[in-house]
Amino acid sequence: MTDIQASMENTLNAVSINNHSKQRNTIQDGIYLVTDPGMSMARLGKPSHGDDKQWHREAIDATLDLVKQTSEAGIRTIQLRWKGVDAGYFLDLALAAYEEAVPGTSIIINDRIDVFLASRQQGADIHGIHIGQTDLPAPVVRAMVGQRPHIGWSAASDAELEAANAMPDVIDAVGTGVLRHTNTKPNAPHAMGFEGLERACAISKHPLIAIGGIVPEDIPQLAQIPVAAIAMVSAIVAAKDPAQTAARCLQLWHENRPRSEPFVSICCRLCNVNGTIMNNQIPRILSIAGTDPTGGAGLHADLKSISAAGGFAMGAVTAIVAQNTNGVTSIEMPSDDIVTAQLNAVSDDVEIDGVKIGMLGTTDVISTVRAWLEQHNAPVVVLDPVMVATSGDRLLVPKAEAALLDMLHLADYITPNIPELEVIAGVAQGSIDSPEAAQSAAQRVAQRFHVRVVMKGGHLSDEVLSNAIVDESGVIAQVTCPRVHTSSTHGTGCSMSSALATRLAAGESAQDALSWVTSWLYESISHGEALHVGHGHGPVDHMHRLRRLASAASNRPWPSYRLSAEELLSGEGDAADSPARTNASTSTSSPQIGRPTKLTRDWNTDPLVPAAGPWTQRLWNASRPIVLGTQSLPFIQGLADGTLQTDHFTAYQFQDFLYLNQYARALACLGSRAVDDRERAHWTTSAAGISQEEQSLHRDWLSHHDTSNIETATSPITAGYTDFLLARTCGEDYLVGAAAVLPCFWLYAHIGLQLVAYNREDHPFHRWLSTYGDAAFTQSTARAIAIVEHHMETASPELREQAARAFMTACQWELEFFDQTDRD
Ligand SMILES: Nc1ncnc2c1ncn2[C@@H]1O[C@H](COP(=O)(O)OP(=O)(O)O)[C@@H](O)[C@H]1O
Ligand SMILES: Cc1ncc(COP(=O)(O)O)c(N)n1
Ligand SMILES: [Mg+2]
Repeated sequence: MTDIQASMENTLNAVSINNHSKQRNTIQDGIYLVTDPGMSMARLGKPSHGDDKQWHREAIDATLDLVKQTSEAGIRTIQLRWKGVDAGYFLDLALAAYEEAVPGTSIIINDRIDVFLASRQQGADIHGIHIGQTDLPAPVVRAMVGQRPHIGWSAASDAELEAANAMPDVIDAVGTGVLRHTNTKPNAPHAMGFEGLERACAISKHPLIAIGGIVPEDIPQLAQIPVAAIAMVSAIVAAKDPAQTAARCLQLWHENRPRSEPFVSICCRLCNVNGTIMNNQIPRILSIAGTDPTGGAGLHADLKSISAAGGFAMGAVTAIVAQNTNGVTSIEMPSDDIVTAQLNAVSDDVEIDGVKIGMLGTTDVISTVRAWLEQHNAPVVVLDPVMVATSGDRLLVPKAEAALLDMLHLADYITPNIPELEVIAGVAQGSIDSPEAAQSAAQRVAQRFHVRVVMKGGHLSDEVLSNAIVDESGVIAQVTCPRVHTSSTHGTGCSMSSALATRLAAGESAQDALSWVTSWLYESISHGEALHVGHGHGPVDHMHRLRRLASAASNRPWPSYRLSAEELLSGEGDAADSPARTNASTSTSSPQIGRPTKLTRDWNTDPLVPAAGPWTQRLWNASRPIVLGTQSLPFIQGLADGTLQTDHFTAYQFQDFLYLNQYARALACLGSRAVDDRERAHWTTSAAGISQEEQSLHRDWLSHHDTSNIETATSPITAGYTDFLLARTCGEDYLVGAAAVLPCFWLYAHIGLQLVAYNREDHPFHRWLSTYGDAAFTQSTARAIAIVEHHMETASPELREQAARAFMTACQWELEFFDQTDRD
């Protein structure tokens, strides 16, 4: 820091409020109003009596009135600009404007750092200052005002924008323009137009405020350009009704600005409909269906499925059904009037993007729903021709079958199960017994009813279940999934049809929608039993994927960070862990919040490569919940039973390849710091082994599989894990580094040895699983465990705790690493 900066900072620290805070004032998006009492003065004209003071007072009053009215109209950022005026007048204006504006309005002072500092000294929390190219240099201003105030800087040319980029810590926003030539600034730069603004956005690393000759009619186009705010001067200040004009400008901004990115991208990320939700609109889906008080089927399942698929769920009841997982006990049908009134209540008020129709029950309800459907053109209609429940109970009176068939053509898609397909196709019960037979029946139905038929394989017996969409010309989309051996299939048809309606309404293609729904339902069915709901055909866990993704996206500290030193390292160091602790920690550290998944085979949480003594046994005991969570991951279970999608495994391979590059560096770094020759040899040999052998397996896999659909850049999880390892191995005590790299040996070997048990000649990942039993890797793991044990013995309690934390954190990274590619 220069002397001048230092001395200014010292003097001004006393007067700048909150400048100790590192947090910067940010700019609020939207319309940014620039007021100028000089304009009022010109308009008012110098009073004939020549009273200068009075003239300034009137201009201040007019400006304050403007500040009050426009902030009440919703303007959130107001800049006070008053060129060439004496400091006293400007200070009066700033203090009064701060009082007059609606609380929360950001007041920004143009040019005058003296006025800015003086008003803050007087207790006005002025938001920031805006300076031009010929004002004091921005770094000097930053030194004068301290860390917190917002600094805006004018930059028009490419060179000026680049200069702003070079001051990332000094400047918070850049004012750029002019859009058009303007009279408010006589020496304004050359008009840059919309293209110029677009170009400026591409160059600038700062939020941009567009300024210069902007009128309300420009806002729709400007809102499409990624500027943070639009500065308006005369268009509002000189308007007949500034408040009304301000409100109109804000309305134009909100109507035309694409929905704020974070919200939409979070929704899209969770539901993986990125790029397919049209116009950033969450699809509004209406389910018209019967109820299930146990929440597994009907309307209740639809609401969950629509939500899980990324839509906003609405529902109209067509039948009140007393049912549970054992069957239906009673059904009451609502009057036609109340069915119609429910449907109208929705369509009178809400724009509907998609409709799912489920149980209709009787001819009366069918004709009521049909009449409504004929009058309301929903973009997507999926009709599930519900006839008989999974429990075997009839949900459609036999004489209503004809009426149901008579309305199929009103749907875009129908989703019959195999027995329903037989009824619709008019073939004998039990005659459709293969996917091929189902497809040809579906095609005939499509031709007869002019509707796309979703052919569902749940009722067939193939181990690999096939779902397809068939139109008049044949199969247009197809996807397979492994059959889950479970009785938890209550409501699968309802769930499928409503999720499908949602994905189609979001704009997905038939193929993409069918793929998403099938894999989501597969995960939901796989985890249905773990819900422990009912004693018959249990429901599916609709929210499983959403909970898993929410947990992966959570920014809450990992549970392992909350463990005390005692919890990390206490205990006898024997293999038996307290069950109470395992359960308690599992509920939060495992990605499936709630009960851990029931594993398809008995997976062991005792280490298959044994601990080398009491210290490493304690480390393992502390990490047991993470071991259990890792073993339960859909990725690991899918790798075991071969159901993992090849694309997901390939994406994992890519990340693993990138990971190993850095992991080898971490091991080499640890080697360079080992005092003991054999330890050094161990780490460096492992590093060399990775570079030479392991990665060639990855290369081999990647060269034989399609990588066009997968992400090939380093993922945040891969980067986070490797940065963590490099920081521990290069920058912390040797033991901490060794404990950090240990889970990649130990937890990986433990999981790998259990995966080997699933290997068979025809396993889809046969070659890969064969590598997991590798004796050399098991030996090398045992050696790494022994090194950590040896150094734990002699370490201080503080160092042991640090090492245990590094170990636990790396275990959690292992879990996240396995989980990362199985997400859509
Ligand atoms: N055992 C299962 N394993 C995997 N997926 C299944 C299973 N049972 C049903 N599904 C999924 O649920 C969908 C609907 O199930 P299905 O039994 O065919 O219809 P419904 O529930 O209407 O009788 C199937 O297309 C399939 O995607
Ligand atoms: C109200 C209602 N609608 C539909 C079903 C069909 O259930 P599934 O999806 O298991 O065939 C159901 N059991 N209850
Ligand atoms: Mg069923």
